[in-house]
Amino acid sequence: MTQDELKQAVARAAIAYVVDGEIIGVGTGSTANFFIDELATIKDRIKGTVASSEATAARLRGHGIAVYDLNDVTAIAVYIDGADEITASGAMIKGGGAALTREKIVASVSRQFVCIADGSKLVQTMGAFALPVEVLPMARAAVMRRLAALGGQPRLRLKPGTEQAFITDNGGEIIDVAGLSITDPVALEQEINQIVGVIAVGLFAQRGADVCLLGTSEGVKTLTF
Ligand SMILES: O=C[C@H](O)[C@H](O)[C@H](O)COP(=O)(O)O
Repeated sequence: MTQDELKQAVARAAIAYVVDGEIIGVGTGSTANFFIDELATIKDRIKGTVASSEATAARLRGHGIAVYDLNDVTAIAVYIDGADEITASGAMIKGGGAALTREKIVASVSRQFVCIADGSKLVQTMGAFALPVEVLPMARAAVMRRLAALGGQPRLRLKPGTEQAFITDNGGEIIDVAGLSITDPVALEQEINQIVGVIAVGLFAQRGADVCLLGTSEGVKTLTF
């Protein structure tokens, strides 16, 4: 199976976690896009969605699926999203698609977090994927010095094909930190959260996944945490 076929398989399997009549939190990225396309086939069963990015909101609306502002919603039954890396205990690196802050917010108010990922995302120790950190632009250099002091190699994410900083949906910039071996994800998440100027770090460990649907050549494996 190709990686896209594995992503499609987990996206389809995630439909079983959608709660009828409820609001569904929807993630961002290529795997989440497959999920959105699957969700469209049962859109009449749900009340609507909360999106974790402008791109996701546009794709949902393109399918005629209602998208609510988080401020108008009191509960989200389940949040379904991909990951860049996930461990056997459900901690994740996210933010390869720059949506980490809104993803974290929507996940934090959701009753259940279902991660959908192809098998290549399961790792023993996170950090081979550079850790995304969203920052306020004026704090960029100061935060980069602090991240370097933690042992990483921070690099400002650029708009593809340019020398200009990539700007997120929130007006922030992304620093990708390579070279970290993340042995204590909860402690590192707390430490980076405390750096002034950081909007959010793409470590989802304090609130990790509850379930991971992992696409493998033997089928979709369900990991629960
Ligand atoms: O900001 C993006 C998100 O955290 C994505 O969920 C993550 O990057 C995984 O994306 P993909 O499903 O495209 O591998």
